[in-house]
Amino acid sequence: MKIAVPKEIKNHEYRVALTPSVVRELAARGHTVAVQASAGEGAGFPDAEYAAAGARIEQDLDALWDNAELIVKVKEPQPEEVKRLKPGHTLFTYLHLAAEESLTRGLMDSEATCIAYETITDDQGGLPLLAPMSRVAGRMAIQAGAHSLEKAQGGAGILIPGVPGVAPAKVTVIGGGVVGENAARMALGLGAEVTVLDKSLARLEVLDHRYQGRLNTVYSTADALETAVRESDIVVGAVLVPGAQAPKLITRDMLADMRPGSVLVDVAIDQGGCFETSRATTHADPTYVVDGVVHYCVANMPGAVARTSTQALTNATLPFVLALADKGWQGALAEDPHFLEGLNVHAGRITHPAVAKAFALEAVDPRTLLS
Ligand SMILES: NC(=O)C1=CN([C@@H]2O[C@H](COP(=O)(O)OP(=O)(O)OC[C@H]3O[C@@H](n4cnc5c(N)ncnc54)[C@H](O)[C@@H]3O)[C@@H](O)[C@H]2O)C=CC1
Ligand SMILES: CC(=O)C(=O)O
Ligand SMILES: [Mg+2]
Repeated sequence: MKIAVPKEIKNHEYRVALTPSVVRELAARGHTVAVQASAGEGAGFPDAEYAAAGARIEQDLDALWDNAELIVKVKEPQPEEVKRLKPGHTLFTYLHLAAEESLTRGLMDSEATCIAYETITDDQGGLPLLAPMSRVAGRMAIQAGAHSLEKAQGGAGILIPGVPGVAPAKVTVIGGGVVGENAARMALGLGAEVTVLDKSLARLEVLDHRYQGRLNTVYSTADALETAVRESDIVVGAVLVPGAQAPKLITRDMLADMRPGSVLVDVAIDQGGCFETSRATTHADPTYVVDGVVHYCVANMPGAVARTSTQALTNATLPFVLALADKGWQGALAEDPHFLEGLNVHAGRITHPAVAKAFALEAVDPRTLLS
C-alpha cells in the first residue's frame, strides 16, 4: 500500500500522524510510506529518523497526495487538503463532521473513502482512538482554566487551590467520560472543589467508587446544571454523543448568573461545543469574553503538547493503520465491526447515521459497501 503522511496545517497543530517507529512497522510489511518534509518536526521527529525507518521524505505536495492510496492525518482536512482528495483515496484521521457541514459536503464531493478516528468503537463501549486525545485534552482543560482565571487573561483573579485561610476554586465538569474524568483528576490534584455532572448513572457510580468521596457526582438535570454553573469558577464542557453535534447545555441566559471572570472551557467544541456562546478558537488566540465570562474553545488542544500527544495517538492508531495497509479499507472494515463504525463518507455518500442526521441527509448502511 502507498501511504502518505502530510504535515498538519491547522493553526498551531504540531502533531504528526505516524512516528518513525510506526513507519518502521509498515516498511517491514512491504508498504511504501511517503512523509512530507518536516511533518514530524513539531513533535520532535526529524526527517532523518523517518528516512532511517524506511520512509521517503517528500518535498513535492502534489506528488505526496497524487501518488497515495492511504492518507493518514491527525486533524480534519483543511479546505486546501479537501481539494486534493479524489476517488480511490482512503483518508484516516479525526473528522468531527457533525460540527462542520462545508467539510462534510467537501468530503462527499471528493468521492474519497473517509474513516474518522473518533467514531471507531470497542467492546467496552469506548472510543479507543478518541480516548488518548481526550485524556490529554481533559488534563489540559484545567491548565487552560487556571491560566484563564488570572486577571491578565480577563479572569476573576482566583488561584485554584486557594491558600490557608482562603477557599479553593470550584470546578464543575459536565460529562464524566474520558475528558471529564481527566479534568476532574487534575482539578482534584490542584486542590479544587470538584463536581462532575453526567446523564449516565452508571458512569457516576464508577467515578464515585474510583474517587472515594473526593469528588461530588451529580445527575445532570437542567436544575442541577443551573446550580453548578452559578457557583463555579471554572466549568469544563466534556459531553459527547458519538458522531453527533454536542447538545447546548449552557445557554447565554445562564451566563448572567455566573460571577464575572468565571471561565468556561469547552472541550466539546470539536463536536460544535456544549455552550450556546461557544465558537471555535485557536491556540494563537484561545479565549474571548461573553457577558463577563471567559471562554476557552480550542478545537485541537492536544496539538499544543504534540510530543506527548503524537506518541499517545499513534500507540492507539497503529493496529488500525496496519490493518488498512495490509487488507485495504474493505478488508479491514469487513473483519472488524468496531472499525466499520469509523467509516463516515464513501464515494459521495454519508455512512454514519449521526453525521447524516446532523445535516438531514440519508445515510447508507456501511455493511452494504463491503462486498
Ligand atoms: N477540543 C479538543 O482538543 C478535544 C476535544 N475532545 C472532545 O471532548 C468531548 C468529550 O470526549 P470524551 O470524554 O472522550 O467522550 P466520552 O464519551 O468518554 O464522555 C462523554 C460523556 O458525556 C456524557 N453525556 C452525554 N450527553 C450528556 C448530557 N446531555 N449531559 C451530561 N452528560 C452527558 C456521557 O454519558 C459520557 O459520560 C468530545 O466532543 C471529544 O471529541 C477530545 C479531545 C480533544
Ligand atoms: C480529538 C481532537 O479533536 C483532537 O485531538 O484534536
Ligand atoms: Mg474542527
